[in-house]
Amino acid sequence: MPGATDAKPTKPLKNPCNLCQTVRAILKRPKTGQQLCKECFFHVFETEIHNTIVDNKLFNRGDRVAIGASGGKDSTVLAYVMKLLNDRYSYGLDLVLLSIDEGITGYRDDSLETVKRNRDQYQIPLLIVSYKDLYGWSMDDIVKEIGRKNNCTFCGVFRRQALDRGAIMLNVDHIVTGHNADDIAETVLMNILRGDLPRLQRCTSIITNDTSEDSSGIETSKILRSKPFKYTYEKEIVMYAYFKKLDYFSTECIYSPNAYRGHARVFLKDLEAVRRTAIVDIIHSGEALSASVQANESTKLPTMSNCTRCGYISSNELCKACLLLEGLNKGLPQLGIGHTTKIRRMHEAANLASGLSSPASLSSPGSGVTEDNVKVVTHIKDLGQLATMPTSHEHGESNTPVDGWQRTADGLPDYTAEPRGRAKGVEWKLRAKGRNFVDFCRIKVSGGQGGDGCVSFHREKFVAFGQPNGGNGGRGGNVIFEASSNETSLQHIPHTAAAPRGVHGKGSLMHGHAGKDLIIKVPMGTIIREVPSPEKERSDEDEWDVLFSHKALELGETEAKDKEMSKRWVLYPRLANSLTALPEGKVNYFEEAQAWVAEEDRIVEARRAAMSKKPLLLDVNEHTEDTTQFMVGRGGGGGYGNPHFLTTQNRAPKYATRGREGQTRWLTLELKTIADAGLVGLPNAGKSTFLQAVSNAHPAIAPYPFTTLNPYIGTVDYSDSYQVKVADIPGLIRGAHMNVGLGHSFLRHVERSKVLVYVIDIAAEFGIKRKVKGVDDWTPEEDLEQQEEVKDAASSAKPSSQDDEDPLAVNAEYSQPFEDWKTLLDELEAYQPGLTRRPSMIIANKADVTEVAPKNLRLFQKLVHEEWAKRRVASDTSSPSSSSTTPSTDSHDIKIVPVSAKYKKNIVKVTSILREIVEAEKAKESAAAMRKLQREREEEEEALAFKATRRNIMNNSQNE
Ligand SMILES: Nc1nc2c(ncn2[C@@H]2O[C@H](COP(=O)(O)OP(=O)(O)OP(=O)(O)O)[C@@H](O)[C@H]2O)c(=O)[nH]1
Ligand SMILES: [Mg+2]
Repeated sequence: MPGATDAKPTKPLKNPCNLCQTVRAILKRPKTGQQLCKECFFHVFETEIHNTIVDNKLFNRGDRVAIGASGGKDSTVLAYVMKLLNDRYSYGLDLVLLSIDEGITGYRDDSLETVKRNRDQYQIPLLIVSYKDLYGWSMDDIVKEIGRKNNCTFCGVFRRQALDRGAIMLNVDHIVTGHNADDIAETVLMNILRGDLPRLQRCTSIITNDTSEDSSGIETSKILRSKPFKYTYEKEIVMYAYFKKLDYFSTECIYSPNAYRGHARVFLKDLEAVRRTAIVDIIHSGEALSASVQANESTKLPTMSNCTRCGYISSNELCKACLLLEGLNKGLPQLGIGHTTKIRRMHEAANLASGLSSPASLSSPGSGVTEDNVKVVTHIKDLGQLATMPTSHEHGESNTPVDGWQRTADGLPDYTAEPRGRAKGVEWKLRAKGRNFVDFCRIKVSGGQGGDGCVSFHREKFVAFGQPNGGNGGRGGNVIFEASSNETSLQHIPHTAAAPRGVHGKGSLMHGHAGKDLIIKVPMGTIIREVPSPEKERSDEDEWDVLFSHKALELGETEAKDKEMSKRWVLYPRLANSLTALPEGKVNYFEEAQAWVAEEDRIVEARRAAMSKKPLLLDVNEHTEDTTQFMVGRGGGGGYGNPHFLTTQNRAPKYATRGREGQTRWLTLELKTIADAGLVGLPNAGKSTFLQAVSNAHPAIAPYPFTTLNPYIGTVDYSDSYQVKVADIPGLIRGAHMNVGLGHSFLRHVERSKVLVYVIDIAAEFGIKRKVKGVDDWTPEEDLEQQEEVKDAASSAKPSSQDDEDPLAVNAEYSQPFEDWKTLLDELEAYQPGLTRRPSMIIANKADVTEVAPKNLRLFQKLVHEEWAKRRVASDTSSPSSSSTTPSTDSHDIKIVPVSAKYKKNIVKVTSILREIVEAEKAKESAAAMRKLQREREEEEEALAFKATRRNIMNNSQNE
C-alpha cells in the first residue's frame, strides 16, 4: 500500500486510514464511505480506472487514442490519468488531445486556454476543431439566431460530429471522453423518462462504435468511443483534481443553465443523499434494461446508413447536423427540433418554396452514398454559405383553414366537428384536470443582500494620513407584491423571486444605492400564505460539505477563521497579518468593533425572529385597492464603511462590515376569483353566451362542451353606473368534485361569488347528452343506478301504445333540465357543504327553442320549487346554526327566469333580478360588518372603562 511506509506513529492514530492504517485519513470516499489518506485515495482511484480499462478491453496495444479535452475537471483528470496509466502499465497507446471550440465567448475561449496549458504540462499534442470552421456557425451565432431555447440540441449534435471529424483529421482509432458515473446515471434517467430505448442502450455501453455500411456493404466508420470513467463518481474526480492540484477550468456553460439535464441532476443528488450507491444502482438498472431490450427481438433499432449530403452516419437520409444546418441557413431554426412528421412537413414546405422538385424523404433509409472525409468537411462549409431561401410563409400559401373548422365534402365549415387544434387543446386540458390554469403556485422570495461597506482613506498630496472615508453599502431591494385588477391568473408568478442587492460603498464617502425593489403584480382574490421551507433540512451534515470543509481540505485553523470572518467583514489588505502580529501592549480595536457588531447582529436577529414568529397571511380581496403594495421579502441592511468605527482612540479603522442577507420566505399563492355572481352550469348550457349578452365581455362561444377553459369575468353596467361583476366558470359535470372533467380546481372560483346563478339548458332532452371524450366514460356506480331507476320508472309507466323511444311521453315527471340542476347542486354540496345556501337564481336558457322549452319550463319550475323547499327545510332543521350564519334571501324560494341568451331576450329582467339579489347580499354583508365594528367598539370601551375603574380603586386604596 503506498501510504504504508510513510509514517510510523508513536501513539495510536485518532482517525487512521482504512487501508494503510498508518496515516491519518483526510477524506471519506463518496462511493464507498471508506476513510482514506491522500496516497491510498490516489491508489484506489487510479487502480479502479485501470481495472475498468482492462476488464472491458478498451484498447489494443499501439492504438492511437484521442482524449476529448474541454479543460473541465473530467477531461483534465482523464488526460492526466490516461498518461499516468499508459506509462505505469505500458499500454503502448499514442495519446493526443482533441478539443472542440464551440465559439462561446467568455466560456470556451477561457477553457481552451486551460487545455493548451495541459498540452504543455502533460506533453500530449493537441488539435482544436471549431464549429465556425466546420459549419460556418459558432454557438454565439446560433444563439443569436434561435434564442436560448433548444440551443443545447444544436450544440450536442454538432459536438458529436465535430469530435468524429477531428478524430478523422488526427487519424485516430479511438476517442475517450470524460463522461463520469453521474453523467451516465443522469442520461439513463432521462432516457427512461423519454422511453428512448435505443439511446438507453447506447448510453449504458462503455464502448460504442457507430458503424455503417456503404452501398457495397463495407463498414465506413471504425472510430470507437469509450468512457473510462463510467463507474467513477464525479465527487471523486473533483477530489482527485483538487488533491493533485491539477489545472482545470470550472464554470458552467453560459447557454445551458436551464437544460433538462439539470433537473435530472438535482433529482439524482437527492437520491444520492439518501443512498450512497444510487448512482451505480441506476447505471446497473440501465444496463439490465438495455440487455433485456436487446434480447427482445420485437424492439426494432434504427438501421444506420450514411447522410446523403455529408456522408456522416445517420438513420435517416439527412443526418441531424445537416438538417439543423439547413434550418439555420433557411431561416427555419425549428427544423429538426421536434417530431419527425412535423420536420418532414416543414422540410417539404421549405423545399417547395425553394423550388426543389423532389423533397428528400427523411424517414426512409437513404441510398448510402459515401464521400471522402475531406470532401465532407468542405461540403458542410458550403452548406453554411447557402443563400437564405424564402419560406412557405413568405409565399403566403397555406392549406390550413383560416377559421380552424374542418370542411365538409362541399367545402363548407363542418360545425358538428370541433376544429382539430381545439379538440386537442380540450383533451390536454381534460387530462391536466384544469391544473394548467394557474390559480395556485408556490414562490420563494428573497430580499436583496445589503451592499458592503468600504474601507478607504482620504488621499491627497501633502496630507500624510488621510481620514477614513469609506462609504456605507446600500440596502438590498425588497420583494413587494402589488394588487392589480389587470391580472387574472398566477401564470406570470415565477418560482423564485430575488430582489437585487444593494450597491457597495466606495471611497470619498460615496454610499451605495439601495437595490431596486422587485414588484410582482398579483390578481385581486389572491390569498398569500407563508409556508415552511421545503428545502430539506438534513439531519446529518451534507457529506459533500463535510468533505469540503476546512478539515477535509487541510485548511489551517487561521485560514478557516479568516474565511469565516470575511463573511461579515471587509478587511483592509494585509490587516489580518498585522492583527496576528500585534505588538505587546497595543490594543486590538478590531476586537472591540467585532463585539459591537455582534451585539447589533444579536438585536437584529431577535427582531427578525419576533417578526417571523407568526407566518405571513395576506388576503388581496375586494376591499383591497388597486396598486396596494405588500412587502413580502425585506432587503438586508447595507454594511458600514470604515468611518463608522472611528473612535477617539482608533483614528484609522481598517475594517468595514458586509451587507446583511435579505429575508427569505416561502409563500403559496391561491387565486379565488372574486365576483358578485358566479355562473354555474353544465358544459354547453350557454353561460358564455349569457355573459356576452349581459356584459362587456367577449368569451369564446361554440356548440361543443368545454368551450370555456379558464374562468372569465365580465362586468354588467347599469344605466346609473352601478356594476355587477359576473364570473363565467368552466362547465361542471357529474363527478367534478372528484376531479372529473376539468377538475375541481375551478370549483374554488365559485367559492367567493356572493350570488350563484345556475344556467340551465331548458331545451335539454333526455337521451340527447353532451358527449365528451374522456369524461362520459366515467360512470360511478350510483350514477348508473340513478340512470337505471329513471329508465325503470319510464318503462313501468309506459302505456302500450306509446312510442318506445320517448321517455318524456311515458314519464310526465321526468325533466332533463331538472336533473341537470340537481347535478349542479350535488356537485357544489359535495365540494363544500353549505355552498348551495348562497343566494341564488336560475336562468332557464335557450327558451327560444319553442318546440320543447315551454313544456320543459313548466315541469322544471314545479320540480325546482318542490326540491328547493325540501332542501331548505332539511338543511334548516339539520343545522340551525349554519342557517343563522349564512342566511339566504328567501330560504324557500328561488327565482327562475326564462331567457334566450343567444337572441338577448328577457335580458333586462334577468339583470334587474340579479342586481336586486346582489344589492340585498351586499347590504347584508355591510350590515354584518357594521355590527362587527360596533361590537368591537363596545368591547374596547368596556375594556377602557374596566381599566379606569381599576385605576380609581387602586388610587383610592393608596390614598387611604
Ligand atoms: N338556441 C339557443 N342557443 C344558445 C343559447 N345560448 C347559447 N346557445 C348556444 O349553445 C352553445 C353553447 O354556448 P356557450 O355559451 O359556449 O356554452 P357554455 O355554457 O359557455 O359552454 P362551456 O364553455 O363549454 O361550458 C352555442 O352554440 C350557443 O350558440 C340560446 O339562448 N338559444
Ligand atoms: Mg363557455
